[in-house]
Amino acid sequence: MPPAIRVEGLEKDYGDVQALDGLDLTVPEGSFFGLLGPNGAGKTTFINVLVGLVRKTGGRAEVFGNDVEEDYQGARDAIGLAPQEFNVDRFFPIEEVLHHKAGYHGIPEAEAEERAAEALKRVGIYDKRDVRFDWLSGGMKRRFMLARALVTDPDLLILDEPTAGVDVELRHDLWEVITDLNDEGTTILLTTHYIEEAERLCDEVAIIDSGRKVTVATPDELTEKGSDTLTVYCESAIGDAPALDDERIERVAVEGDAIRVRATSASEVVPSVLRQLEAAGHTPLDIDIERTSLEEVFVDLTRREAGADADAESHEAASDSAETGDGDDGEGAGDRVTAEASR
Ligand SMILES: Nc1ncnc2c1ncn2[C@@H]1O[C@H](COP(=O)(O)OP(=O)(O)OP(=O)(O)O)[C@@H](O)[C@H]1O
Repeated sequence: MPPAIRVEGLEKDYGDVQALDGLDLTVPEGSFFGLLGPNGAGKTTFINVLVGLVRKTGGRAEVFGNDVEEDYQGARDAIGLAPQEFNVDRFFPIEEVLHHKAGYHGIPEAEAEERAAEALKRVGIYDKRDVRFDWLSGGMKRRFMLARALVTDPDLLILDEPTAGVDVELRHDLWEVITDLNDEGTTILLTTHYIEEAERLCDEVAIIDSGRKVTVATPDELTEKGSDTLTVYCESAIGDAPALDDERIERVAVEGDAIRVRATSASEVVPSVLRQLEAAGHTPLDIDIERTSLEEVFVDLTRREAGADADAESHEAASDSAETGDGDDGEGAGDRVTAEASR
């Protein structure tokens, strides 16, 4: 079985704007795959190429082995899309909108009715089936967008910020529905700005920026790329920051009786830090370790990409890191500064 999505060297330019710039990405069948990137990174353009709303200007794009242009119908029939925008026919009862959608995909009428009812039940708005889209509340509109994506029983469900602006309860409800779908075998491609959403739901996350892939990893692997902060509380004020000798330590700062140590894996440096503090005459009383969040790593990685691209920005990042990254050895210093700034 080919992967759910395979794109190679994918390009899309809108005049001078290079929205996709040689994107390579593979989404395995059955995965719950997150697509993260700052505004304008090219996420929506990528999705629009897959569903045939936008014509690529270069490269290849396949959905379950169907070329999105040469085998358009095969690719499109495999995808259920819940877009960011509410692009819904507002004048019909929502159940009818679903019948029409199923009809476009060649699903016979009786089956379309069954599927529409099933999709509305699944997202919890079956009792609203006779209501026009316009008359639904904002949360119900979001539920409906998911129902509409599901009515063709897609193998690949693409969700473009499905929980943007919804309350916590609805967000959790939607998470449950899409997690169940994934457990039943549906491949999910999710774009989101909520890092917590990606962390909770996704098996793998791709970070893209300026139309290119920055990295693909599991959420755990990504958070491991960041550095943690170990805080050691001592019996009395520490004075000047002691020189701690350990190559895993990136930075040391002192605040009263607390010493904060930034390290690639803070839990591993605890024994060495405590030993050195005691040797320097301090009495450690308590410790605390704060792990890097996926959000910090995300900001870090995308800024690094932006810094490499834009001359002006790269100068700024370099001067930032020179100012605040004392003790750093050059490479990645600016990244750590960025991660800290995002806290
Ligand atoms: N129809 C269009 N015409 C011209 N430029 C466009 C068009 N659509 C998108 N762009 C540009 O292409 C780039 C990528 O946009 P895209 O909407 O794909 O990013 P995104 O990652 O989905 O952003 P967001 O998170 O804000 O939705 C941006 O610079 C955007 O301004």
